[in-house]
Order: sequence, then C-alpha cells, then structure tokens
Amino acid sequence: MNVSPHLWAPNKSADYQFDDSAMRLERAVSEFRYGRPIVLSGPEGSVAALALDAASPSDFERFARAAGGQHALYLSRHRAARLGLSNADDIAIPARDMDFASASALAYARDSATQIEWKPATSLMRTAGEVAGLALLLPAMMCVEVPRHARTFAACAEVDHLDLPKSRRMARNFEVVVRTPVPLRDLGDCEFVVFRGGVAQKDQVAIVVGQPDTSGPVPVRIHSSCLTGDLCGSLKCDCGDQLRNGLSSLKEQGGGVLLYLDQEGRGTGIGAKMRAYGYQHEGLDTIDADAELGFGPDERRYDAAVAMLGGLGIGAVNLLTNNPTKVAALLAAGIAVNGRTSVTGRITPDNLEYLRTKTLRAGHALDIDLLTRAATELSDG
Ligand SMILES: Nc1nc2c(ncn2[C@@H]2O[C@H](COP(=O)(O)OP(=O)(O)OP(=O)(O)O)[C@@H](O)[C@H]2O)c(=O)[nH]1
Ligand SMILES: [Zn+2]
Repeated sequence: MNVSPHLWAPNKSADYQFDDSAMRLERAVSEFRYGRPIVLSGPEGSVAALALDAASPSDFERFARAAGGQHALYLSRHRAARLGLSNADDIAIPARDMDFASASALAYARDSATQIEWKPATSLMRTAGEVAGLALLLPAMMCVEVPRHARTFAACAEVDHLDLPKSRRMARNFEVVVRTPVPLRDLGDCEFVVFRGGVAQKDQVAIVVGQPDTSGPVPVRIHSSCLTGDLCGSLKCDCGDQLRNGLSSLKEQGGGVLLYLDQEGRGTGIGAKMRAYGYQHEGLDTIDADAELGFGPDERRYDAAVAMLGGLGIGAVNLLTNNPTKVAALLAAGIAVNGRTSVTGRITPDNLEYLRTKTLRAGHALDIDLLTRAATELSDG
C-alpha cells in the first residue's frame, strides 16, 4: 500500500535523535572491539584510533595507508615505564615505518627495544585509551590526527571529548531488572537481584543471603568475578574460597549481600588476565605482569557497587574484604563502612606469591607473617 506523503505527519518530538554520550561510547566500544577505527573529537581537532589488540595485520595495514604514514603508536604510561621511556606520560611513538609485529611487540611483548623517539600522547589519544579500557582491550592503539573536512574516517563511530566525563555521571544509573529466589547449597534461601545500567556494562548480580535488616549496617561482600577461581577452582588465586567463605559468613551473620561484579582480572578482562598469566609463568608478579600489558595495579571502579547498594536500600555496611581500595571507594561515595572483616582462602604453592603481592604491593590486610611461614613450610616440603 502506498501512503500519501500528505497523510504522513512526523512527530518531531518522537524522532530517534540518539545524541547522547553513553550511546556514542557504547557504539565506539563495540566498533573498537571489532577491529574498526573510532574517531575522537574535541576543540583541538580529531584523532582516529585503531585498537591494536583487536586489529588483524590487514586492519593495521589499511589504517597505516589511510593515515598516510602520519600515524603513531599510543602506549599508556604504565607500558611506557616498563619500556623505560617515561614514568609520567602516556606516549605516542611515530609509526611510519612500523609493521604490525613491531607495533605489537612494543605494545605488550617483554624485552622490547627501548631506544626510540616518542612524544607525550595528546589528550584525545588518552581519551581513546580510556575507551579501550571500557572495551576491555589493551591500552595500545594506532592513532592519527584527522585533518578538518577529511572524509577518510567519516564512516567511523565518533566520540566527543566530553562523552567520558559525562558518562562517569551516568555510571551509577542502574535499574533492577528482576529479583528471583534461588536456593543455594548450604545457604538456604537466597535471592538473586539483577541490575542493568552503567555505560558499556554487562548485567551485575546482587545475591541476598537470608533477609538482612537494611535499617542498620548490612554485612556485604563486594566480589570481583574470577572465572578461573570462582568457577573452575584455579589454585592460582584465593577467589573461589573467598566467594564461598564470604557467602557462608553472610549466613552466619544472620544475612547479608554479596555483589558479584563484572570485573574479571581486576577490571582488565579475561583476555588480558590470561595474557598476564603468561608473564606470571615467566616469573613476573601480578602487578608487574599487568604493567607489562599497559595496565595500572588495579583498573576496577566501584560505581556499579555503589548503585546496587543504593538500589537495595543499603546506606551502611560491614564489609567483608581485605582490600583497602574497596573500603575507600564506598566511603568516597557516602556509604558508611561501620566495620571490616577479613575473608581468606587456602594458601597453596600456586597462590602464595599472588597473596604476598596483594599484601606487600597493594596494601591488602593479610597476615604477612602467616604467608611467610607458609612459604617456608612449602619450601621445606
Ligand atoms: N590482573 C589479574 N587479576 C587477577 C589475577 N588473579 C585474580 N585476579 C582478579 O582479581 C580480582 C579479585 O577480586 P576480589 O575477589 O574482589 O578480591 P580482592 O580485590 O583481592 O579483595 P578482597 O577479596 O575483597 O580482599 C578478580 O577480578 C580476579 O579476576 C591475576 O593474576 N591478574
Ligand atoms: Zn581469582
């Protein structure tokens, strides 16, 4: 049936305009992950960026051709420090004659060449680095300034320099999708509360054990997902034990809440975590292994946790953790932390160094004497 143009009266207020920061970021995150360039724009112009971690050699070549040789390799300050280039700056290394293998080696291989020319990264490149973080990609990308009116990257997803600061304000917009009872072994009645929101985030789950009284401080465990430890019983960390001991402790305390956050690998993602394991097998500790890949010691944010506690009507907690950053994040968000209890797991030959690094380098409240005795006993056989 043909509709006469006279009968079609578009309602302007119902148009799909989609001009918001979250949408632009989420599209850019998705494009980045598929190995396509994105464009970052600000008052100083525009920069196109291609995430090395997601790009194939042919994506790399295509980008280099489009950039006309003017492109540079962006690396985070953590990676720059590992290469001995800069302790303070994210950097940009001119890449005219760089091939895919050399760029990848500079981005994340050990013992890469260190005598190279570099400049501090521009602020738009740093914005691209943050988008890579949201996309759970390594903070390493090819970048090129896009001349005004150039059409080369016109089809690419675009992010405005203000989108990230704006999206940080949206990072705490979470809604409850569903609440459903799930009986759990040894714990009895529990309820799973699924939250959806944030920017480029998966759904997050709160597990309510028993019926905690939210009028006072609630026993709470904030647990970052660990596929290897929680699900598969990996001996390389204590996460699985902490998950189960944490839930049991909530029951013993008469009920409480476990927030299961989508923060695999301290917020770097399962891909980066497994790459970091490769470097741990070569002898690096967990923090240096992450730095080798360009990451800081802990890339996690706790906006989702704060939003979920708010959604559950919890304003004061007794936190089950050894991690001072979690306590600080809640306090900074105005949540009262009335107490802190340790949650521990088994010490094994495989997780001993992981636990020692947490204590000595990340300030976790674990008993270092106990860990040292365990190390001696394990080495004595
Ligand atoms: N990058 C990296 N992440 C790891 C490694 N081992 C475990 N993880 C991650 O470390 C995080 C552990 O999180 P949590 O269980 O919340 O523990 P935590 O920060 O140690 O603090 P508490 O358990 O609360 O004391 C999870 O995101 C794991 O996926 C590792 O070797 N490298
Ligand atoms: Zn773990």
